Amino acid sequence: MSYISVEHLKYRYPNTERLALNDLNFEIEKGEFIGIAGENGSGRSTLCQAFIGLVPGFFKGAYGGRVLIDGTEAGKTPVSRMCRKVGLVFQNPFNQLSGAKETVFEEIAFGLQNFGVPREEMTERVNEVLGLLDIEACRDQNPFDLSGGQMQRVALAGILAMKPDVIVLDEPTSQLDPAGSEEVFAAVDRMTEAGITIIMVEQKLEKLAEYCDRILLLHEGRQIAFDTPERIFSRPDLEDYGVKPPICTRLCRALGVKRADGCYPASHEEVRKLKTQFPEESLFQKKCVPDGKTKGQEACGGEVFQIGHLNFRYQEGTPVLRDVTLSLDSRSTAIVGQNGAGKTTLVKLLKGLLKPVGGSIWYGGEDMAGKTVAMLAGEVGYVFQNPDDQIFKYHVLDEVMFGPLNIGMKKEEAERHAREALKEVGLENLAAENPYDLELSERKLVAIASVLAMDTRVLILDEPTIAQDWKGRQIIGGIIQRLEKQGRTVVAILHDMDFVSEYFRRVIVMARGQVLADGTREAVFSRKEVLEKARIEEPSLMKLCKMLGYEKAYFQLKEGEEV
Ligand SMILES: Nc1ncnc2c1ncn2[C@@H]1O[C@H](COP(=O)(O)OP(=O)(O)OP(=O)(O)O)[C@@H](O)[C@H]1O
Repeated sequence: MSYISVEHLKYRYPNTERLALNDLNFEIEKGEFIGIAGENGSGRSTLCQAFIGLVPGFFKGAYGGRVLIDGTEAGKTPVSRMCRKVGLVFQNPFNQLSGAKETVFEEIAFGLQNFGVPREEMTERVNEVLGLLDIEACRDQNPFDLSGGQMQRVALAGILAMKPDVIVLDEPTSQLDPAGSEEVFAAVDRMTEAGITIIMVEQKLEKLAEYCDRILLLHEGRQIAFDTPERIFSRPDLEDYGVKPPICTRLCRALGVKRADGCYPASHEEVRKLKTQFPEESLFQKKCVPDGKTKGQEACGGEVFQIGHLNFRYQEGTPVLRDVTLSLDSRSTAIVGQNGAGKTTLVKLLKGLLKPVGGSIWYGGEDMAGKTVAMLAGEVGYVFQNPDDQIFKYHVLDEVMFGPLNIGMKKEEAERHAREALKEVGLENLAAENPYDLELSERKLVAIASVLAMDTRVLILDEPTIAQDWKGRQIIGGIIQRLEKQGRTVVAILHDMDFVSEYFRRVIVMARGQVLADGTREAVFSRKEVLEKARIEEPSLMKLCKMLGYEKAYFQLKEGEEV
């Protein structure tokens, strides 16, 4: 019998009609690295909860079939016992933190303390994961004073320190800088060598393909396939299930480059092996939007923000922003860079939620020092990194209407704006729902809609693509393009370089509280030393083309029939 076996697993949440999991059947061997792919709502997070028994133990509802882990039946074993065997890293790291501990060190040690691990061993294990996830510097900080990415690392560290036999990770790298994300994949992959089984939900399909043994493809709670990454991503019907193959698979499909078994490559390594099959650059160019001449270096629409010698710190002696000088106009602008670089801090200053310690910020020709958050509310919209920091109403429509009402719109007008915004993010059918009953991806879209409904001149999006599938990313990309066309200013913080290269005209790179680079995607992504310092990477297509020896930089693939 296999180490993990899932037999006829069915599950329905209380007070719902649809099966969230519908007759799943598969087996996993000890030490395998399994990826789970599917669109939002396909059952991925529910399945993660079923491995540890939270489904049905905590959520209740109707449950059938069984999940056996090394002979223990997850659905019938108390979660307190299951968690000795299975560690679950939640989708939203905020939900993972205990709230009972005042330092990062104590937070990571919390689980080990509960297991009664001796003090010396506990300290050793905590130090080990602090190093592994590069958060030693945060050791004495309060977990709730961390940046989003640092918090995600702490949540992950708490589970890795417990060394369970099975680690289930629900989008564990969504808020990590690209280098950090790579480190997490490599670290959990190393754990499989010690016989630890890894099950990971991820939107980064290229990384899944690189590291996973097999991928489980879910759609509407049903199991569509459980197979190797190449076979899954070569399926002609993949997009019918709301999943877009990774860029390297799409590139190979567009150029008709196949492996000996007839599948398209799914990882950069595979592409490298088939390098000789790729066409010359002149032929390849037919498949790509030509490089280079992206309009955008020049400023446009006049200055919106003028930031001069800006300094900020939360605590005496720990500078967070250091002498930042920038101006922002109506070009769509992505701010990228390492976790903890000060990106969120910078945009909170632009929104007026924080006040500079030194230097100045001018908005629309006026010094912001004299403005309150209320005065700026109708001008500058800000979507928080964690939607749960923003949402507070019990109905989606009320939540989205709150902003418009707050800036003085009449009820009918506010409702019209709110419904239009909900339609734009694809949630018009959820207007009467309680936002807390929605998935994280939907809550993020509610938060975006509630700011869109205010029709502000500036829209600041803090990591808008967190938890979004391909469809969600397209919706958000479309909003960015629409606002830019209308001459609005969109500023977004992002860790997804493919999304950045597809939708943003200007890229600002930050590291350690400073701006390292500022320019078009071509200019910024060609500066290797900047990418390294800021722990970011080139967009996938650009990296692939370089590997294939093409001279120019390409950022977008024209898809369709093969060459
Ligand atoms: N409320 C706070 N109190 C003390 N320090 C804080 C607080 N919020 C953030 N910090 C620290 O300020 C630094 C910058 O954090 P910020 O959230 O601006 O980074 P970021 O670039 O947005 O990171 P990420 O990519 O991880 O979201 C980090 O070192 C963080 O630990």
